[in-house]
Amino acid sequence: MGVAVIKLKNPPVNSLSLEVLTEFVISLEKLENDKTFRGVIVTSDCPGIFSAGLDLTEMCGKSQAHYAEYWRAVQELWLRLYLSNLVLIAAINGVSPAGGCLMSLTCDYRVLADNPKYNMGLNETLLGIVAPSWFKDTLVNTVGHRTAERALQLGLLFPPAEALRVGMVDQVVPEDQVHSTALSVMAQWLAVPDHARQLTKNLMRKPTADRLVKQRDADIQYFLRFISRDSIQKSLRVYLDKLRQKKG
Ligand SMILES: CCCCC/C=C\C/C=C\CCC/C=C/C(=O)SCCNC(=O)CCNC(=O)[C@H](O)C(C)(C)COP(=O)(O)OP(=O)(O)OC[C@H]1O[C@@H](n2cnc3c(N)ncnc32)[C@H](O)[C@@H]1OP(=O)(O)O
Repeated sequence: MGVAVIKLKNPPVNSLSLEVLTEFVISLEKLENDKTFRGVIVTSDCPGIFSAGLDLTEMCGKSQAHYAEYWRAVQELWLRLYLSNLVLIAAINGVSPAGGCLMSLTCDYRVLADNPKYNMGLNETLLGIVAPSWFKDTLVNTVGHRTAERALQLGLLFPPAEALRVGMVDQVVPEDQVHSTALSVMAQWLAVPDHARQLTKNLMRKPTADRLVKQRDADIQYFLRFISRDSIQKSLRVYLDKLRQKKG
């Protein structure tokens, strides 16, 4: 039925490095241009981890030029995913904090494996950073304003049952059924004529995407100012050190 599977593979935690973001955009563009494909299942090849989100090492201790290049790549992937003409279904087979959760929120439908460890949410505040307005918009458009307001301020990571309750995911299924469920949901979405579904998707999502498109450079400048602050760099270093020391 013209369905591709994009399996993220950037061990150990599928962090969204500049290289991963760039390759993801290229793969998506190829699929968009190949008319034999109508849908994509986005999933992970890293056991237990859908994606650890944006790569913290790309936002810490680097040059301004690097931050700018990285942020443009984050924007680009979000725009491509959010406005894709393809049906995108996230088969979430692991934990998905922050950017990992955002990636799934850009999809049209989310199936999450029923494993209490597989938390998801925008936990940026717990790192001492702030989810940008378009991350916030994506969450609001999925779960509504009040749930998003609370989740964003507290940096909540929802276990599967809670994620389902607040509407962050559409279905929670046993782990070994995530892929087959994504495939059967895909069949349902592909039963709708493409042009009508695509126009409707655009109607729902373009106003949100346009807010970023209209001020992409300003958004990059804003990010640069924010991420370069000494206090923010310090927060990121402390968080990364904590992650690294966890093992030791
Ligand atoms: C009004 C003002 C508005 C201003 C707004 C303007 C601009 C906005 C500015 C910034 C916005 C940034 C938005 C950020 C989005 C993000 O996505 S930040 C990333 C958030 N991610 C996380 O918090 C997840 C962190 N990771 C974990 O919790 C765990 O690693 C795990 C995913 C649960 C997996 O656990 P486990 O299997 O036990 O693996 P380890 O923890 O041992 O990790 C293995 C190695 O991987 C490294 N690592 C983990 N996560 C990341 C990451 N996101 N980036 C880079 N590296 C990561 C970890 O350090 C380990 O490394 P070593 O092997 O020790 O070297």
